[in-house]
Amino acid sequence: MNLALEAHSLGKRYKRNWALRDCSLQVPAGRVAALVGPNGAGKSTLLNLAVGLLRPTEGTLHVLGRRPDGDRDLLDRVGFVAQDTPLYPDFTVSELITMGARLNRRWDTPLARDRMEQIGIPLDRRVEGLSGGQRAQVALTLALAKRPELLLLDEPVASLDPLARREFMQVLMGSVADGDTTVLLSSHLLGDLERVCDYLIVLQTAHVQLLGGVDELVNEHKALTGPRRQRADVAGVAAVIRESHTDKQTTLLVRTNGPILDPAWTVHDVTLEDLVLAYLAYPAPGRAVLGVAK
Ligand SMILES: Nc1ncnc2c1ncn2[C@@H]1O[C@H](COP(=O)(O)OP(=O)(O)OP(=O)(O)O)[C@@H](O)[C@H]1O
Repeated sequence: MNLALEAHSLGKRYKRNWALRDCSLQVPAGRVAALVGPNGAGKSTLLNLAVGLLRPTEGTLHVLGRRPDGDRDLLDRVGFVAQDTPLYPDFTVSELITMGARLNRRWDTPLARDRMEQIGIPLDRRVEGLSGGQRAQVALTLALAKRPELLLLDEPVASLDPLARREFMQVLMGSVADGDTTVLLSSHLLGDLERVCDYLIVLQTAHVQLLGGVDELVNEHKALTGPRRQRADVAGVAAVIRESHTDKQTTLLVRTNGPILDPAWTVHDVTLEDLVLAYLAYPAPGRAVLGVAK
């Protein structure tokens, strides 16, 4: 499999605190991958490691088959928008586009100019005169104009209004539709991710909690409802990820390893959001909770 990003036992420590630990993951080329996790889980750390802004404390990381630290050829092929979308405040939008053209080998000036016009950002406006959302749009446009093989976006739509978010996600989908671009984007907006992402990485307290293709993961997990149960094994259930009870009823979100045929349980499909929320509440990574709890 062609991998855009591959980490083995990757770790990053700040003084005594591990921001990322024992992190092994792959992002296959051509995927649009969601990087999800609570505040402080290590998402920005992973993205900053991927562009060489941070060095690993332990383990290895390969981006487009190469180690990111200081590799300028590699950086030419990677687009990155950091969480705070840093841009030179004194530059006009037009000057930023010109700078992009001078600094990048594969630069698409018409794309940048057309997109600015489409979203109503004047080319002669200085960055310092733009709103937070407009700055985010400019940063995203510059990243797209780079025509990168790998696009890394750290919470790209957090400051956009709902319409702008939807439009940006559509543009993102359009620009990766040829399958030549891999996208890894972190976000807390699960509804947006569900529409565009086909690969999922859930980080929780510096560790990888869940990883895989969205369709496979969604198919593999089910919600079960049935009469309130004592702890018992259910054929077809590999792990219970989340459980809740009322006086009469038990609801489970489970990882399956076969069909669930027990007529005591009603089986429902889950959404990406159900899955992410269940795994974020799941115990520490690797500690599978098997069987049906009381
Ligand atoms: N420069 C730093 N010095 C010390 N600790 C840091 C530094 N940067 C991040 N951390 C710590 O590393 C951990 C991971 O932070 P990171 O920014 O990667 O999380 P995140 O998942 O991106 O969070 P958020 O969703 O809030 O943006 C946190 O505990 C954070 O406090």
